[in-house]
Amino acid sequence: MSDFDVIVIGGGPVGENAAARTAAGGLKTALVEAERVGGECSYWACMPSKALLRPGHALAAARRVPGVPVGERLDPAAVLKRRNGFTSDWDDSGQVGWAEGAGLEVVRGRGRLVGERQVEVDGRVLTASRAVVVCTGSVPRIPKLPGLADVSYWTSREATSAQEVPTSLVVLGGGVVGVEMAQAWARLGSAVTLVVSGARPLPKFEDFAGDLVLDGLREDGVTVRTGVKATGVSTVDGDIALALSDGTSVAGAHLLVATGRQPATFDLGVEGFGFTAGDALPVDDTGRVDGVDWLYAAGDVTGRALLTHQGKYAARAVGTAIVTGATDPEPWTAPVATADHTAVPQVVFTDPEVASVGWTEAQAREAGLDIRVVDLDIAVAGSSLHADGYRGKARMIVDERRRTLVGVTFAGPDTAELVHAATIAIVGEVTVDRLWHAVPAYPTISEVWLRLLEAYGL
Ligand SMILES: Cc1cc2nc3c(=O)[nH]c(=O)nc-3n(C[C@H](O)[C@H](O)[C@H](O)COP(=O)(O)OP(=O)(O)OC[C@H]3O[C@@H](n4cnc5c(N)ncnc54)[C@H](O)[C@@H]3O)c2cc1C
Ligand SMILES: NC(=O)c1ccc[n+]([C@@H]2O[C@H](COP(=O)([O-])OP(=O)(O)OC[C@H]3O[C@@H](n4cnc5c(N)ncnc54)[C@H](O)[C@@H]3O)[C@@H](O)[C@H]2O)c1
Repeated sequence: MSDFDVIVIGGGPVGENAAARTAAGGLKTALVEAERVGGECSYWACMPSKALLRPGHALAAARRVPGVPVGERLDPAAVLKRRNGFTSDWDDSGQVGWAEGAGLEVVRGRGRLVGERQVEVDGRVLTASRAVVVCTGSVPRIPKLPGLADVSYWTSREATSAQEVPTSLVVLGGGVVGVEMAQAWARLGSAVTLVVSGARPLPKFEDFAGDLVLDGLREDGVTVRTGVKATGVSTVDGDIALALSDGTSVAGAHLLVATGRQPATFDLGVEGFGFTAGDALPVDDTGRVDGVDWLYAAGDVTGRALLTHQGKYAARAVGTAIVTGATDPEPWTAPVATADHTAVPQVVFTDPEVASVGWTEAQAREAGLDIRVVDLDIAVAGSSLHADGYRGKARMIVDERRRTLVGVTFAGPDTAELVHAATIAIVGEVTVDRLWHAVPAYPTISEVWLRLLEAYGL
């Protein structure tokens, strides 16, 4: 007799969703969590980072509209207090209560795969009759830099949970974590230097988006060093100094290493099933791990899309696949995460925001599609009403054969909410000819859709 039908290892947003889905399907489900139920996202990633960014954006937005009385600067104590509220002061009892209310048995401890359908948690072996689901997330990827191990550097955990504004901060890495945290702390009063190896930050996005974010960071007083690599780390007069490939160096009271993340498959027993610790678990679109019919995985640990919403989508597919026993379902059905391949939305919550879905121009060309790229400044009545001097850009990529969209990027203040329309257009495979009839309300920033279609030639 097994202890459970389903054991989920990792109680982040993805594990919570997979477990809630199997429990709702009538399966006895355990949720094994080593630290806090709610995972990285709730305590050291999405929630606290956005709570740190939002007040600075509100202040900047108010400054762009004459007649709104605004103060000179943010009140850091109030901002940090509000951020602490969003993490429940790093107390997960609320989320444990939610999990128990959803019918889950929360098991505290580190889970490890020790045999077929067997998970050891702190010396106790639990068995699952149906499936084990790995949702252990990811951990920071730390580069091998001489001297780095000898200093007390920050990762995203310290950058999102610090209780004081650092006097100065060096940020290594111009990905999403790097730009968001550079701007958040700069707007809270820190002297921030961002070190980026390419010509601009956000290399995974369209170039114009990285350029606009670069301008935004510089306007906030962030020193951005582009085109340089870090070569070593040392301590100078109590500060941490980063030596750079052009022979110069930068220093700050703290160093944030934001150079990417890697799947949390260490000390998990994956080697016993033919996988390598530190590598992603390879899964099919139902989340089933390659070659192991009772083992599933979802979220960051699969390396598919390191985003909370996409991980939760995969978790809903996994949960449905386990409950229904679907093994080879059709694409675009509930047990399949089909959208992972073509329609992943993401928002970079800087000011200006970057909101994108689907493929970049480079990705679409690499896929061999016959595409047409439509570029526009966001300059409609809605944007000029929204803010004086509004600056933004939009790109729409059309698959010329099917006359459907395969990628859209918006960059500009408050463009985040525009992206879901683009996601629906891509997932729904709506042709540009039909999209023409989706009339944007006047005067909203969404009117840029009309201008994009006109520029396409409709
Ligand atoms: C600074 C930052 C900001 C971000 N902002 C956003 C954002 O705004 N929007 C967005 O979509 N994404 C954002 N992300 C990405 C997002 O945080 C991740 O995609 C998301 O947390 C992945 O969820 P997950 O459940 O797969 O993993 P996690 O949230 O990492 O949760 C995994 C859980 O598994 C537990 N665990 C690990 N190993 C074991 C084990 N052996 N036994 C038991 N438990 C274990 C961990 O303790 C953890 O609680 C951000 C990331 C960072 C770093
Ligand atoms: N708003 C959001 O949705 C949000 C926010 C934060 C993080 N995330 C997700 O979390 C994941 C991790 O974010 P991240 O910013 O850590 O990773 P990332 O992969 O987005 O960026 C890491 C950056 O570091 C650079 N880099 C790598 N090694 C380097 C080195 N030795 N020196 C200098 N630069 C180096 C890379 O070129 C890259 O630009 C991302 O996939 C992202 O999607 C999402």
